[in-house]
Amino acid sequence: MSSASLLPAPAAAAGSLLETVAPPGRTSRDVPRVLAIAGSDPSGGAGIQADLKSIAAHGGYGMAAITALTAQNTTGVRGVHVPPATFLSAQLDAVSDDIQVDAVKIGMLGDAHVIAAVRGWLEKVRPGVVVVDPVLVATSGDRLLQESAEAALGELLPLADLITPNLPELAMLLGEPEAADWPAALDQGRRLAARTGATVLVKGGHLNGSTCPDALVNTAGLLSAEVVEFAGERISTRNSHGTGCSLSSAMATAQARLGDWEASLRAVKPWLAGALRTSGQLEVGAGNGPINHFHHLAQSERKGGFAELLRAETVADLEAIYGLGFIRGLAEGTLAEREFAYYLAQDAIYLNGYSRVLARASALAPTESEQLFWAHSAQQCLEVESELHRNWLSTRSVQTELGPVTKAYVDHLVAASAGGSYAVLVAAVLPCFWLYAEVGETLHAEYVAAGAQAGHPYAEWLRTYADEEFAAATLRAIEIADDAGRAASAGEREAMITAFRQSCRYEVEFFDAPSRHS
Ligand SMILES: Nc1ncnc2c1ncn2[C@@H]1O[C@H](COP(=O)(O)OP(=O)(O)OP(=O)(O)O)[C@@H](O)[C@H]1O
Ligand SMILES: Cc1ncc(CO)c(N)n1
Repeated sequence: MSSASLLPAPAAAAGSLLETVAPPGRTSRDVPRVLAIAGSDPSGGAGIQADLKSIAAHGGYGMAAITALTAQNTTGVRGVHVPPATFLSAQLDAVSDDIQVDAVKIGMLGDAHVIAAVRGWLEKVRPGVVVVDPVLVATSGDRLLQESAEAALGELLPLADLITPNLPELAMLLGEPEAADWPAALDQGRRLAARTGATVLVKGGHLNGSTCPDALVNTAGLLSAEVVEFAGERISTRNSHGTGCSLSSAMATAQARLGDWEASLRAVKPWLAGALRTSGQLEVGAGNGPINHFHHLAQSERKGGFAELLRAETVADLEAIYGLGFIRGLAEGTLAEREFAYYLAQDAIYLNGYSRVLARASALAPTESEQLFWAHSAQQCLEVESELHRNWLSTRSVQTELGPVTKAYVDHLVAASAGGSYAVLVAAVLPCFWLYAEVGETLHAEYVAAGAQAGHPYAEWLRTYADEEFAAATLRAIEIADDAGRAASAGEREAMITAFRQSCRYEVEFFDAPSRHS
């Protein structure tokens, strides 16, 4: 007996433990095992090749059972070869006899025999997550499913958890004309969801206009509402080859990890937008080129790339800040004096703690220039704090005790400063520069655009809010975080993003605290 066989098999033991504790139908694995059942696109932009890239881009372990071979590139499909369906069954059984499949994505099926083989396998194996992308024609207009197999495809749909048709596919599955606008598409989504019992991802890629919305539709109460819409900008690009394949695989992978379709689409849609936006960098083909599946990896390696990644993290929080009653009241001059005074007093307390944390960043800084920057910023904080006391707080009656949000935010920063990672500390302190500068500039611009009314009770505050020196310091802080992010290991970069995101949340809470705690 070899010594190896005496050892326990730790990987297998850990795997089976996870499998027994995972809730039924929900796998929630760190690295979900995702099987794509689809056709091959040798040019790499669509089909199984796009599926594997998309699964990997979302941290899944990708597997591929090939239904059909195509000869295609970015300009069109030249030929399709569908091997015997029995061989597809052999591929599927080889996978499921050996490997626990956490999610399945089904794409091009080719003909009715293939559909029957997939159906038989699904009924036998019952994977926890099944996403069906009902592929009928390629972006180039070439057929990828025989017309005679359309009815069989319709019958496969009740086995899906999520169906991801584009607008022509949605219409065809219902036997209706293509929806002329978004509300009509959502109605069709409702009908398909009701008919199949599945959740339908209605995709706005084929709409005209400057937006590109998507929506999740479920008529059985599985979502937070029957129709949950996800707004999106339309990106101007010809590179849409394989968008649908990539989206459906990404959704299967995200769902296996998150167990929540809405959270999955919330995570996947910005990734897809980034993949479309940076698709031109790939320079693949003369037609409709592929999307850039790994844009988020390359991005953190070039100058400015990590900062862009962080900026994407701020979008939702900035939106939340602009929607707050406190901010609206400050901008419009209707804010209660009590809330404003509470905000100022908490800001003074916060700045004192923040200054100490910045001093720690100075102590950890790898270069003299960064050391000086943080030391100067720490001093500035103390100057602003005493200015707040001298000019704003001395004439007001204010609560001076530490509020709950101020405490939580400062505690989070102190924890980051105690962790010992300069990069993580820099990421944690950045939102206070970045979001504050952004909100200050926006509110000041709004105030000026509205005629800078002299009687505005917060006019002086709004004028000092958009400070040019602070804007310049913010740019330097962003640059330092970008450099630190590029130099960091992947794990440290993740910790930076987490610390940054948490501070962003506290920035939102900080602006909301006066209306809740004053
Ligand atoms: N120009 C665009 N800008 C932003 N998002 C887009 C754009 N085009 C498509 N999308 C998004 O891509 C996804 C796929 O949508 P689409 O309706 O194009 O699917 P599809 O036609 O199945 O894709 P494929 O091009 O692979 O056939 C959706 O999330 C959609 O919102
Ligand atoms: C193999 C394959 N599957 C799906 C599509 C749809 O984009 C395509 N063009 N090729």
